[in-house]
Amino acid sequence: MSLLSADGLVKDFGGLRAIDGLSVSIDEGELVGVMGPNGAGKSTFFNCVSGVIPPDEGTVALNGTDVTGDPPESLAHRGLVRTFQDTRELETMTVRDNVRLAAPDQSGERTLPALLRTDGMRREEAAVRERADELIETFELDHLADEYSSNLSGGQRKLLELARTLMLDPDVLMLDEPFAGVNPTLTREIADRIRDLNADGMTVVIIEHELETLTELVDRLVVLQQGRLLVEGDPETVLEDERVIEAYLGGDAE
Ligand SMILES: Nc1ncnc2c1ncn2[C@@H]1O[C@H](COP(=O)(O)OP(=O)(O)OP(=O)(O)O)[C@@H](O)[C@H]1O
Repeated sequence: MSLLSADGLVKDFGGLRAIDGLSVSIDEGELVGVMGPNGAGKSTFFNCVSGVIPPDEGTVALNGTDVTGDPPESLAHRGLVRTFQDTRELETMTVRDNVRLAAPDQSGERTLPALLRTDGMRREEAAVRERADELIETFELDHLADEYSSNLSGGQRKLLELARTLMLDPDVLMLDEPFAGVNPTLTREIADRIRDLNADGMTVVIIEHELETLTELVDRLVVLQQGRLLVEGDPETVLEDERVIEAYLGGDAE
């Protein structure tokens, strides 16, 4: 049984059909790349699967449960989280606070005055601090932990976004253009971290325009065109497929 499956998804924006009967299935532990020319429907597919927008037709199942149209917070509880093309960290906070704050809030008790906190709450807060520090170290952001996020480069923000996402301890991680605007050194670093997460058992789905990095990284490529599945398979075969070459030459791919 697949871990994540989208079946017959359709999404219209006014008269435009952004997703047109798209079915994609992802197995546990897979590292899958989603590619396609501009406007092919990649982000809309991610948005429908991750609950950002509901599909007009079709279903999304996670671990065999129908989660179609469920909001992102509910999907995060079930183990599916995604990042966005534009990073969402709070610029007026330090890197460390940004990572800590990404932890799922346990019934809002963090807003209670210190004297009212129970031992359990204190332990939980300590665990959040520890996990945040671990992730900051793993992502080699330690030297920037007390910097405001606004001082980070584009690539460092992507690393911060990944660290924040991992505070939610996902089983399925959906990454929307994790290498966009990132220099080659940080691109390699982010790719290595993604590889490590997948080696530890996390299922990862990545939209990316930077095809060289993507094809080196993933086990399987899914190519979309005009809201439909064009081709899927192992990266080498897919990239040599005439239909894919034509889609990219015909479209205005980056
Ligand atoms: N909120 C929206 N309202 C109207 N049209 C939209 C909306 N979101 C996407 N579209 C349109 O749907 C189509 C698919 O867009 P989508 O962003 O999913 O493609 P994409 O493959 O992610 O493209 P890109 O590579 O440029 O990010 C495009 O024609 C786009 O203009």
